[in-house]
Amino acid sequence: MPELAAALAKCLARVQRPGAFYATGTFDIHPPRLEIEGVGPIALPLQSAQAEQLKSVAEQAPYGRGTETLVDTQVRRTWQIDAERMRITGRRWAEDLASVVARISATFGIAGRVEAELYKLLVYEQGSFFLAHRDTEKSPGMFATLVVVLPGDFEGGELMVRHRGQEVRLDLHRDEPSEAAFAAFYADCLHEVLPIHSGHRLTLIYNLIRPQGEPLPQLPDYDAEQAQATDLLSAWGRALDASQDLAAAVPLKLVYPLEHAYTPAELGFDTLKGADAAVAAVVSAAARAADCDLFLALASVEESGWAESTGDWHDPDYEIGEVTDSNESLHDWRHPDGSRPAMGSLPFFGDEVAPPGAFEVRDDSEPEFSEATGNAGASFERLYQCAALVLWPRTNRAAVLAAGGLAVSLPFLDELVRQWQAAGQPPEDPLRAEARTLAARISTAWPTDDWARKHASEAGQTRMLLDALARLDDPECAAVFVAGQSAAGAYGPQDNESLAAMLARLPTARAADLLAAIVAGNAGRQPAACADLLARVSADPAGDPEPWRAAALALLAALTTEAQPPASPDPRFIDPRQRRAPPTPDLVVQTLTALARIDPSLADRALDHFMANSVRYGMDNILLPAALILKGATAAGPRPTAIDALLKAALTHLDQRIAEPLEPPADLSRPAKLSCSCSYCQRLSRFLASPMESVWKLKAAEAERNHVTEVVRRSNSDLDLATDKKGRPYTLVCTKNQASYERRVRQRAQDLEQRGRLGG
Ligand SMILES: O=C(O)CCC(=O)C(=O)O
Ligand SMILES: [Fe+2]
Repeated sequence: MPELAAALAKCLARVQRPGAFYATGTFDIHPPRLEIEGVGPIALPLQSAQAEQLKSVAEQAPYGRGTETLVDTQVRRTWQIDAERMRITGRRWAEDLASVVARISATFGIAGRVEAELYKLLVYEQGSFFLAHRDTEKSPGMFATLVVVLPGDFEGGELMVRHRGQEVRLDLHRDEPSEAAFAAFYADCLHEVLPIHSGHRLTLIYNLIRPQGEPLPQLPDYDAEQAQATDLLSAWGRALDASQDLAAAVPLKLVYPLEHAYTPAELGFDTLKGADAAVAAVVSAAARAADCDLFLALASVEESGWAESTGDWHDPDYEIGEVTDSNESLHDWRHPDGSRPAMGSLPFFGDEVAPPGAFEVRDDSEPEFSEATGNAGASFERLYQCAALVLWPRTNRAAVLAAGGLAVSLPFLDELVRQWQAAGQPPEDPLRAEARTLAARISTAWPTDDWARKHASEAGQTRMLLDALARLDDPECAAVFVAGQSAAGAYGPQDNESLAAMLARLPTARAADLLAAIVAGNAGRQPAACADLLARVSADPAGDPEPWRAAALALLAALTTEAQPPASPDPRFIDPRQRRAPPTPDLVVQTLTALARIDPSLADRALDHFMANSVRYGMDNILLPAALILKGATAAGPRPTAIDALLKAALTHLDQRIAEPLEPPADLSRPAKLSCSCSYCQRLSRFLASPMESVWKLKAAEAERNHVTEVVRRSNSDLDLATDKKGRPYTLVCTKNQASYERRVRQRAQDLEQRGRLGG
């Protein structure tokens, strides 16, 4: 259906003028001189004493029926004074009126001259009203009526204007005495003044007139365009519903760029200008009729690439060479109801743009060039942005959002679930059905790239999906996600809380299979996360741990195969994301805890493995800290053998070190084994071993001093170093201290403290 975008654009191109049937607004009024025959000048805001005077010279306003003019206070109850009996002057008043007329012309989309001819002054009092009617065309060239309500206090008296099923209610009362309100409507609009509850409404009525000979403006009629747009959108929806293959030639959404420029602050359906407003009105009606979602958004096209230099060095100039990267996205969403949906940015594609190629033609934004640096050539970047109408068939919303990436689809899913919950969670609700469809789409469209999967877990997106499914009470869909994605590597420790909660809702056998699949699929790279998950799932002391055996075996298998060399012959070529993170005390704690619950003999095997791999699982950095955590976490009473054995090993380790003698050095000799045997280092070594010398001075070039400094640092020798900058070359001054003895003292204090915690 490649012709859809073109056909819709062709249809909308005929919509050139806003189809507004009324215009309204306020303006700062510069008080005119308003004189009424028999009363004199009228002060504004209108006071009730003057209103009474006006009434005394006014007549009951009649209304027109066919060719007749009737007075009937059941149809129209208000006082009127003809234009011939009043004068309204003042230089600023003419300006005020002219600017009001200009605003109305803009809203109606009328080019050329429009005149406002004063027709009547109306005085409404409490109980006044005017039933629905159409104004008769009182003079040639008249096409609309302008109502100006002058400053004064009143309540009620709203003006209702109707046109073909649309209706507005305009309250033209202003609290601010320096402001006046106006409204204009085409002569064939039905309108009505609602009853006044209190006060007086002083109103000027003008005829809006086109000068002789000029064509009469008419309310544009886009019925044909609207009908055609509705047909196109409906056919689109049917085509999408019918097509199995979503990658087929049917676009998932349409993006129709607007004409005027809008900042994010200006963007909104009710602030669109000129033809944009007209098009939006037609599309809104068509989208409603064809059951499409419609939004306003900002469309950005970012392009970058290499540039060609066309200038010389003192007058550099560039031209775009080739676009190598481009990124098209929709953002800053606005809904027709005025709300701003919290959707992230949604990518869009060439086949979704109406008319096709619209962005290429309009791409007149200035590129920014960067000159060549080092071995990189000159490059350019440019950003083009415009407002656009964006629509898609409602039945296809899930597909559109899911294709837009997790940052768009997950907040939307969350919002659907929230709305469903707010509606009292009816089980058979369309909101729930839609949320489930969307969740299923999201789960099949989950990122496949390693980096994106990791990011999804870290950013809590996996959790968001699982939690939405939990709230929807849809563990089955969650299970499908886990089997297809989590078990295939879209997994991280941040997912565990939600995964454990989700597994708890499933029948045990199914939960056991899923857990085993997650662990088998991930323990190679993320054993600590898998151990933590296994520990969470097996935590219930009342539960039967037997079902988790397969998962436990998978974890054990992954841990005990880790000594194998990596598949790639050269470790530099292993993708860092494929590498296993170095072990942590927590890995040991969770592994032993979980395995011991499931089968103590499995925990024994894990411990044997840890103890046999002292390079990976060092006593001081991994096993002892793990023992301390386990000791703190387990209550008194019989302990699983593996944990008991670990605690014992840790104790033995501490006891052995505590038994070592701990005395300050008896003389000035210090450990003197160095990693280098150059002549400087030999001298240094002799100095260290000497029981008599406390200071050694090395006057030597910087390179030599640096070398000795580095050797001292690496051997952790008991020396304070300083540089004496007197004379050249400088002198490195090495002074013996008791640092290693002090380290052992601190170690002893810590050993004793930890031994206390581990108990006897
Ligand atoms: O007072 C108004 O707002 C409208 C009056 C009106 O409809 C009329 O005079 O025909
Ligand atoms: Fe009227």
